[in-house]
Amino acid sequence: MTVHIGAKKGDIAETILLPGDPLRARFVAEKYLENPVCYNEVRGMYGYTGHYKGKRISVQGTGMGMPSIGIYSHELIADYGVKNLIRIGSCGSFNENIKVRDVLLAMSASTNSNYASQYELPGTFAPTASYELLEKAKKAADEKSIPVKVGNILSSDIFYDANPDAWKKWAALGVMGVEMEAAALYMNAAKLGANALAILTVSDSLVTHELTTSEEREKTLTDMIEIALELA
Ligand SMILES: O=P(O)(O)O[C@H]1O[C@H](CO)[C@@H](O)[C@H]1O
Ligand SMILES: O=c1cc[nH]c(=O)[nH]1
Repeated sequence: MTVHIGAKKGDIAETILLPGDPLRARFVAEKYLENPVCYNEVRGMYGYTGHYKGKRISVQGTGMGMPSIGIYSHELIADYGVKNLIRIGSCGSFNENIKVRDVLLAMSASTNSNYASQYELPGTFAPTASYELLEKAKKAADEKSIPVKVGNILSSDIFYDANPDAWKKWAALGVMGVEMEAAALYMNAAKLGANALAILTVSDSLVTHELTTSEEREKTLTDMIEIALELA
C-alpha cells in the first residue's frame, strides 16, 4: 500500500490506462476487461486489473490536474513498478479542423504549470511522449481505421481562465487543444524511467463552443479506449 493506492505489490499490471475520471476507469474495466479485480477504492479513485486479449492490463482514475496525476503516476511507477502509463482523457480543441469526438495523440505537452521547477533546470524542459507508445498507438489507430491527429497539446493548470482568449496564443503556435495532466505524467515518466502517452478525445471546442455531456464523456470515448487497450 502507498499513501494513495490500497493495492499490494503485484496487483497492478506493467501497463495501465489512466483516465481522469474514476468512473471512466470502472467503465473500461466492466466493458472491456476479462475478470477485472478492483485493487483500489481509496478516495474513490477506482483501480482495476484484468486481461484484454489475453494480456494483463490495469486501469485507474487519476483525478483532475497535474498535482493529482503527479501523485498517482509517481506511486504507480516508483512503488508498483508500472512501466507503461497511457492517459485516456478528454480535451478541448483549439482548432476549427479538430472537432468534438476526434482523437488526438499527444506527442508533446506544453504547459503553464511550474511542475518542472522541482528539477531546478537551467532552462525549459519539453515534456514528450514515449516514441514507442506513440508509434504503437498510431499503428493501432490505423489498423482500426480510426483517424487520429498527432501533435502538441497544452496541459493547463486552469480550466476557467480569467482571460477567455488566452488559448489563442497557444493555438497560434499549432497547439491542438487543452487538457490538464499530460505534462506532469510525461515529466514523472522521464524522471522515474517509465513510458507515457496521452490519448485524448475532444469533448468540446473553444473555437465553435460545441460540447459533449458528462454522460457522453464517461461512455462514448470508445475509439480512444480501444486504441489504448492495444498497448497492453
Ligand atoms: O476527462 P479527463 O481525463 O478528466 O481530462 C480532462 O477533463 C478534466 C476537466 O474537465 C481535466 O482532468 C482534463 O484534463
Ligand atoms: O481541460 C479541459 C478538458 C476538456 N475541455 C477543456 O476545455 N479543457
